Amino acid sequence: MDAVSEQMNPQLVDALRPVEDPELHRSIVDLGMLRRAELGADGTAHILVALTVAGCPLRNEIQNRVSSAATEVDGVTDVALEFTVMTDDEREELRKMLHGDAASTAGHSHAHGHAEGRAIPFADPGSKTRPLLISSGKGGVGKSSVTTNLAVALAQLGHSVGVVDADIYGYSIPRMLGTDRPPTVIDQMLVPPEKWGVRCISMGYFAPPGEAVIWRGPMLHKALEQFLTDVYWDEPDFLLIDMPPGTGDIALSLSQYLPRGEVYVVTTPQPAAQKVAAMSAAMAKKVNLPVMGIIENMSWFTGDDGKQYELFGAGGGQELADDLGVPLLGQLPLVPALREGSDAGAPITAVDPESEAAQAFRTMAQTIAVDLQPKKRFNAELKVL
Ligand SMILES: Nc1ncnc2c1ncn2[C@@H]1O[C@H](COP(=O)(O)OP(=O)(O)OP(=O)(O)O)[C@@H](O)[C@H]1O
Repeated sequence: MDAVSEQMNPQLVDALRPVEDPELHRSIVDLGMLRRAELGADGTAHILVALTVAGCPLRNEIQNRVSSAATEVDGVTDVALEFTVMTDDEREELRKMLHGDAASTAGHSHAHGHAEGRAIPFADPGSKTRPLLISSGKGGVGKSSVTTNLAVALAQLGHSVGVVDADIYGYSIPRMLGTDRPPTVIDQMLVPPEKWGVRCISMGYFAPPGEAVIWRGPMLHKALEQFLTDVYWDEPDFLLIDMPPGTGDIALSLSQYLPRGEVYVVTTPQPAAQKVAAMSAAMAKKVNLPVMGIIENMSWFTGDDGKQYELFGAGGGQELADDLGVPLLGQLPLVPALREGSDAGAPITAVDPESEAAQAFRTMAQTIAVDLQPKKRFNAELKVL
């Protein structure tokens, strides 16, 4: 879908080709967004860009990117940039180009497909995405904070990262990440908002503000399935799932949708919490997903005197890890800045990368990305000749 016509100024088009749509991460030329690029005799570049949707929240960003790229071209003294909006047909074309046709993937791949929709891409054995299911036995242990900061830490290591906020009873990821803007909808394809290099989709975007939503079982499963199929994730390296607290049948659905999922259990250090967390590990086992590691949160508080106070006891994370025969990936301190950052949409990993907590998140991200990388399966039929 390259809408570059012959009347376009080739130098301008070349200069604008590297300009990417900030949400779709593709060249605006390849996306068919560049509609006119002419250079007037007076040195004015006349540019027309078609936005994907009316009221595009990133219009200013696109304007800045296009203007500064056009200004670089020899002979351009001024840029006259205008916007139009794609038609429904053009949006449909764009969606097909980026996301394929639902009918073409429904129900006939190894992936979990269903009659009327598209197959879940992450269930495909060829998918490069590692789904990381972040779970905890009960609420309030910091599961969402860990999901958010771990996602940012993975992005800082250069990985492409998405987060699915499946914690329908306490969807907090948009607030913690600072992605309050709802997804852009292009012909029923949801383009997730992005911040700190992390894309995010949440039940929170679809719940009326201030109203508690009662999610009935089937609705919940449908919503979750749509988060995996109708969202333009663009094959991220990691897809983190903030699981609802407790055990429950969401885990069962997710294990079907994400058969290659890896479970990471967040716990606090006291033995009672560890018992509850062990239940979520038992659930993972029941649905055949491997627990890959334990993350201990709120392990200690460092006082003004420099001493570490173990407010919630000690050793719970290590004990659980030993019981399950998996590594304790890290221990996170209790720090007010972590909570403040979460409340303000400024994750500590992003805004204070040298802090003790941020460093711990970075180490965990590295361990997950490198040491816990799934091993390539040995195929006995392959022989080296
Ligand atoms: N290490 C920490 N230091 C300070 N505050 C923390 C820490 N971890 C989490 N918190 C705070 O504790 C509260 C609960 O954390 P969070 O929402 O991440 O937990 P959760 O397990 O996801 O809970 P829920 O399931 O209820 O959403 C939040 O206010 C968060 O900012």
